[in-house]
Amino acid sequence: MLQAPPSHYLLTASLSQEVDHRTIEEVDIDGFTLMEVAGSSAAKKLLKDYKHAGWSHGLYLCGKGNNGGDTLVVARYLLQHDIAATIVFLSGTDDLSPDAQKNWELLQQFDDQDQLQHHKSWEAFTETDLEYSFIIDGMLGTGLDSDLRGSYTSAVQWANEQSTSVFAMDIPTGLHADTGQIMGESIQADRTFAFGGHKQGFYLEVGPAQTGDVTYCELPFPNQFKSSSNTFLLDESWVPRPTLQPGQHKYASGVLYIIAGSEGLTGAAQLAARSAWAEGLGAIILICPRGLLSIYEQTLPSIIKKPVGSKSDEHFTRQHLANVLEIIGKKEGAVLIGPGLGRQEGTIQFTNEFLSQNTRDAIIDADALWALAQQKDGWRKPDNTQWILTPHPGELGRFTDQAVADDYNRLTFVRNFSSDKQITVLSKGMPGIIGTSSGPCYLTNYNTRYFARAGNGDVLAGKIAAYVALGQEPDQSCANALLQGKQKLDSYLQDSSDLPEPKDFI
Ligand SMILES: NC(=O)C1=CN([C@@H]2O[C@H](COP(=O)(O)OP(=O)(O)OC[C@H]3O[C@@H](n4cnc5c(N)ncnc54)[C@H](O)[C@@H]3O)[C@@H](O)[C@H]2O)[C@@H](O)CC1
Ligand SMILES: [K+]
Repeated sequence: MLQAPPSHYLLTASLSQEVDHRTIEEVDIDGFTLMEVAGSSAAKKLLKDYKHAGWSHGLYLCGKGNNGGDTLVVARYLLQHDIAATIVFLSGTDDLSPDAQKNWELLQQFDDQDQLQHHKSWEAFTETDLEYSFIIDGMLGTGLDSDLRGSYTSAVQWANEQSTSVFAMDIPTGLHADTGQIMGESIQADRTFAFGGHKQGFYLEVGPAQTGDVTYCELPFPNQFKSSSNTFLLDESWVPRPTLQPGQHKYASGVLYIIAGSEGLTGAAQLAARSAWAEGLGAIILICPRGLLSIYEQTLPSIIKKPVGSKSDEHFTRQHLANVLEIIGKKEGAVLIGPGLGRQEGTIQFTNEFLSQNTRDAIIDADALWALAQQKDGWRKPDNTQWILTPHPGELGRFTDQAVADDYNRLTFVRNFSSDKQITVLSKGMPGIIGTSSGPCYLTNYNTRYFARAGNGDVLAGKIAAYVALGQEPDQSCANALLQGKQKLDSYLQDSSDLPEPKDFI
C-alpha cells in the first residue's frame, strides 16, 4: 500500500475544520496560536522569496472570519519590515471572529510609523492612485458556505483585474475546497499558502488554475487528526521507485503474459510489450492468434511468442481460451490483457470468460475494458487475484449509468467503484486518479489525459503491468507508471516543442 506523508494528505473543508477544532479542544493549542503559525509562516516565505521585489505597500482584503485573521498576521509581519498596509474589511470590523479581532488590535499596536490604513467596507475603499506591490486574499477560506455574496463578488472581480501578484491565504476565495468548483466568482491567485494541508479542490476542475503555485505551510496539527483523509496528492517526492534485483534467473525477476493484438491492431500489442520489456522484466510472453505470429517474429525479437489457434486466426475467440489458460498456468506471472484486442463478438466472449477463470493478477486495458463493460454490472473479480483497470474518461463512463462529467463526481465514482469491486482503478484525466480497493484515492497534480491517446495508453499499460510482474502492489505500480510517464514527457518537452510519440515514452 502506498503511504503518503502528512504533507500530501488532501483535506476537504469539513476535515480542515475538524482538524482545527480537535487541535484546539484535544491538544490545547489555541486558535490564536494556530493563526500566528499560519500567518507568520506565509509572511516569512513571502519575505524570503520576494526580498528583491522592492515591496513598499500591500493591499489586504479581509473577511470577518479566521481567514481574515491569518491575513492580519501577515500584515503585521510585513509592517515590521517596512511594508505599509491597506486593509479592506469586507464585512466591517464589528463582527470579526475573536482571534481575528485580537489580531486587528495587535496590528494597530504595531503601527508605530503610521503605515497602516483601513476601510470598513468594500465600498469605502475607493481606489486611489496608490500602486500596491501585491494583494493578499484573506476574504474567505474553508468557511465558504455558498456562492459569493454581496461585495465579495465585486472585490474578487476587481482583484482579478489587477496586474499585481495575488497571494491567497489557505485557499483562493470562492474556490470550493472539496470540488474545485467556482462558487460564483473566485480569486485567481499567483500563489496559495495552504495552511495545515493541501485542499482537495486544488487539484479538481479549475482548482489548479485558481490556486497558482501551492505552498504548504505546516501547522502544529497532530498527524492522527488528519488520518481520516482518504485522498492524497501523488508526486515523485514520496512514491518509492521500483527496484530490480539483478542477476536473478530470468523467470525469477518477473514474468508478464500479454494478451493483445488483432488484425490491424498489432501495433498496440507491440508498444505494450516493448514498454514492459524496457523495465527489465525477466520474461515477456506475448500470447497471440497464430495468424499474427509472423508480424511479431519480425518486430519483437526479444519477446517470447506463444501463438494459439490456427494460421487463419487473426483475433482471439473462445476456442483459444483453454490453450491460453494452459499457457499462463505454467509459470507465476501477471497478465496484461486488452491493447489492440479488437471488439469482435468472439473476442468479447473470450475476454470475459478468460477474466472470470484467470487466477493471475491482471491489468485490464483498452478493448478488454470494452468487453468487461458489456456485462454491465454482471462481473466480479475472482478472489485471490488483483485487478487493475486503466480507463480513460469514455471507458470509465461505460461502467456506470450516472454522469461522471465533473472531477468531483469522477473521484467519488472511482472511489466507490474500486472498493465495491475490490479492484484498483487508474482513471486517466486531469487529474489522474488512482482508486484502491481499500478506499484511499491518489490524485496527480498534472494532466494524465495524454495517456488516453492511442499508443500512449498501451505504453502506460505495459509499464503498470511490468511493475506488477516485478512484485509491486497495484497502487504503487500505477503511481510509478504515471510518474515515469510525466518524467519522460517533461524531459522530452525540454528539447522539443512537438508532442512526443508513444515510442518516446518507452
Ligand atoms: N483556528 C482555526 O480554526 C484556524 C483557521 N485558519 C484559517 O481560518 C479559515 C477558516 O476560518 P473560518 O471558519 O472563520 O471561515 P472563513 O474565514 O473562511 O469565513 C467564514 C465567514 O465567511 C462568511 N461567509 C461564508 N460564505 C460566504 C460567502 N459565500 N460570501 C460571503 N461571506 C461568506 C461566513 O458567514 C463566516 O462569517 C481557514 O481557511 C484558515 O485560513 C488558520 O488560521 C488555522 C487555524
Ligand atoms: K482566501
